[in-house]
Amino acid sequence: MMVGMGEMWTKVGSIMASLMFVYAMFQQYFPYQFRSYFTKYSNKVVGLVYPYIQITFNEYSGDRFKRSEVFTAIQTYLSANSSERARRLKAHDIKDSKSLVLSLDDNEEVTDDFQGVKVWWTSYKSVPKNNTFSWYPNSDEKKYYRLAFHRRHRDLITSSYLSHIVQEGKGIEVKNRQRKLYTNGANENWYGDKRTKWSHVLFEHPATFDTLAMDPKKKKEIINDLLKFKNGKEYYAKVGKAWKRGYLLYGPPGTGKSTMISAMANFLDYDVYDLELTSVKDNTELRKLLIDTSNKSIIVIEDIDCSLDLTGQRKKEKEKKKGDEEGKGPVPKMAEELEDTNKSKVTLSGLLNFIDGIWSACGGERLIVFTTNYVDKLDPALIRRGRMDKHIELSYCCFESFKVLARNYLDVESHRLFAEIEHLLGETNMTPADVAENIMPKSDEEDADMCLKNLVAALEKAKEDAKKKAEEEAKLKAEEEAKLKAEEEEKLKAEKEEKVEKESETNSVKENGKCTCNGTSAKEVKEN
Ligand SMILES: Nc1ncnc2c1ncn2[C@@H]1O[C@H](COP(=O)(O)OP(=O)(O)OP(=O)(O)O)[C@@H](O)[C@H]1O
Ligand SMILES: [Mg+2]
Repeated sequence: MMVGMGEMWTKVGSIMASLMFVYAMFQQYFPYQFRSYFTKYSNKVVGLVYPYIQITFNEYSGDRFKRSEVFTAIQTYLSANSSERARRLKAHDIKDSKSLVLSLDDNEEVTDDFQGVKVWWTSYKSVPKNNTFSWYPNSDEKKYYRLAFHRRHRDLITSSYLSHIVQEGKGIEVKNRQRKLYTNGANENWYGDKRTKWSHVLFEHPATFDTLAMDPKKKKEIINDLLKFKNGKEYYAKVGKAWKRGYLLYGPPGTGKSTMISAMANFLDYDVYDLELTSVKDNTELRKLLIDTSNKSIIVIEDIDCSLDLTGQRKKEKEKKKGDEEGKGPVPKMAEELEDTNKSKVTLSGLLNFIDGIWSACGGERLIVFTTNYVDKLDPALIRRGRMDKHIELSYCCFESFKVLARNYLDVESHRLFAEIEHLLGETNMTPADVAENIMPKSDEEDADMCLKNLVAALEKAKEDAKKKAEEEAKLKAEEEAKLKAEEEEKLKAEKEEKVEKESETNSVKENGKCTCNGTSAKEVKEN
């Protein structure tokens, strides 16, 4: 028996080897044109006897920019339904690594039943022939799923099964959804999937509107605005506007602009795309990044005034630099050129197009948020309504904001020091970040009383500092003015003296003239 088995395996092995040899010969020596004919007709012949139909679902289909949604839905569906049957799986961790998601490994097949009909799903990965050897996954590899079923079930599969899968898959996606924080620019030395420039981590910022310190009236207004936007699909369609909204957050550093973005994302349950403009190569790449963002997302560009030269100043600066470096030889020039190629070529018009060009309407439900410390520096075209629909100023801590912080950090609703703090906050400018830092207990021994005292001391110091600074500034200003005045007086004096000098000069000339005149007349008289 054992011998029989051994013999059989040897036979199978040799048959396989010969088949592979024939196939390799066929691939190598059969001319390409004949090969495609051959494949076509052999498929036809096989079709006569092989009763199964196959459908392929590519991850990126043809000339599309975006990952296929159907592919994603199938992937989710199969992950949820097939992990008990498949033998080779891939594991991904989700949420705090508490649970794992299993999905089909490459070239693994599973079966599925739908209304008593059996279908086969196989996952494939095709790597294009590449002569260069690389340790890293090939960026051009194509993933796809193939569905096979008997041809007598064609109608059932194409009409109901496929839509059933997509629906189920999307349902599971919504259930498992974890918000993500995406960023561009991290991919420069990254050898993974280069189709998308975004890379992500899970979004886990805990800020909410409850913990955000700001005037409650303003806060309510923003919340209402967000709600109206989120539920406004029909409205936007009715008025013929792309379903997106722009927010401009401005204010001094440490007033909660970034915190507010996190609060918005948590409130709306959206993903966050943190766009680093300086590492976007050009306008085309910017557009690609935009198309690659998902619906229900917030696209953030922080410190918009710093990330791009939006006023054309850079050009002037460069020209100046060029003038300075004339004659310095080829080395600095080359360095400069290299720097130039590394610089972003995104222009203002590219950015404007990004925000409200035709492409911005692909997909919907997107918020675009800009933050800046200097709103006056921005180009008016960039922040006009329609692009940045809502301008929100985040400012120094007021008493209302302080109360929120006191509640968050110390669990205190009222305290005897509150009145004093209110008074002090009215007189000094302190950012919420500074207030928060001051009232945060630094050790287990510090209680609310001590923390609030710290704040009072800090506020008094800030007030004192501000007073000193104001005095110094006033002094400097006075000195400057006195200097200017002195200069003016000096100038006036000099002018006066000059005038006097000139006058005396002209007088003397006049007198001389008189002499000449007299002389002439004398002469004339003489001649006469
Ligand atoms: N309004 C606020 N409510 C609650 N916490 C705040 C607020 N403003 C600032 N903070 C605290 O201060 C820290 C800094 O705030 P944040 O990063 O939001 O400032 P920012 O306005 O984005 O500053 P920058 O302009 O420098 O980016 C945050 O970690 C947060 O804890
Ligand atoms: Mg910030």
